[in-house]
Amino acid sequence: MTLSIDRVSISSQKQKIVDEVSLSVRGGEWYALVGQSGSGKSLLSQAIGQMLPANLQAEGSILFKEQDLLSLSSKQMQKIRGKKLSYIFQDYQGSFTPFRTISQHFDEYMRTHGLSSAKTREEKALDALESVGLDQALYRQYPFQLSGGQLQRVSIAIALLLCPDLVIADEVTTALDSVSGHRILALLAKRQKETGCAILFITHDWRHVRRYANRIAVMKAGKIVESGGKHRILDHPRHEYTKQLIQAAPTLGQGLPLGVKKVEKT
Ligand SMILES: Nc1ncnc2c1ncn2[C@@H]1O[C@H](COP(=O)(O)OP(=O)(O)OP(=O)(O)O)[C@@H](O)[C@H]1O
Repeated sequence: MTLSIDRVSISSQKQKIVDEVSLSVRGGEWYALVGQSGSGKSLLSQAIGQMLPANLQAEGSILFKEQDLLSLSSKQMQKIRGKKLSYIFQDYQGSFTPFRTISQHFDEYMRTHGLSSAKTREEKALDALESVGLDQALYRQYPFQLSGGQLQRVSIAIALLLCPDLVIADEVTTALDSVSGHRILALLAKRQKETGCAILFITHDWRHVRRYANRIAVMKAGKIVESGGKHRILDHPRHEYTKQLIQAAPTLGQGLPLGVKKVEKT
């Protein structure tokens, strides 16, 4: 097992936001976490890398390759984050510093993780750009010179650069148009095959779940209401909330969200 989350709760001073959630991600699988907005998916994923906002506390256990991440110091966690466990975010713009070139982003990432030879760092970065279908000419450019899709490709290249065991992908297609979004996921799937990493994939889009996930967990109001293999969940959902979500996905279920009337074509 790559990741075992066991009875993890996340709370602020005022309230419990994530309530005793358990799930496990196996080596090399694509695990989708779906559910209503505000159900706690992003916070749960942030807790894995000790990236929660300072006002929130996590308790329970998060075993990653047999190490309890919640018990690590921030220095120990820094060594794991980026190297064995990496993130790709929806807000790819925010992942880049505007006045640093793409090469400087790659370079800093690798220096942080101890690759001391400048030549090796450059070779690795250029290979990584190629692996995500980008022209090596982009290496010397600034983030603003790249399109959203290109930047998200660079994010994937960086996230997978050091062959992590787990990649956490949080709504990575939301800021892209639908064609670019599909291309990005096809690319992520290709890179997953090549590197063998597991992916924890947070999404609202059931089309992506159907196409890529192996297993699914459905979250509602801070709890997992149902989890299981993709086909079991999609074809035989047990929980009323899962049924509603699938029904509400126009390309998967038969109809529109409950209470939404069909518009007749004129
Ligand atoms: N720093 C914080 N302090 C207090 N509450 C917070 C904080 N950050 C997020 N929340 C609340 O926690 C809840 C869960 O947020 P989270 O971002 O994990 O939801 P989500 O399921 O990822 O939603 P979405 O699908 O819209 O991204 C939300 O109600 C959010 O407002």
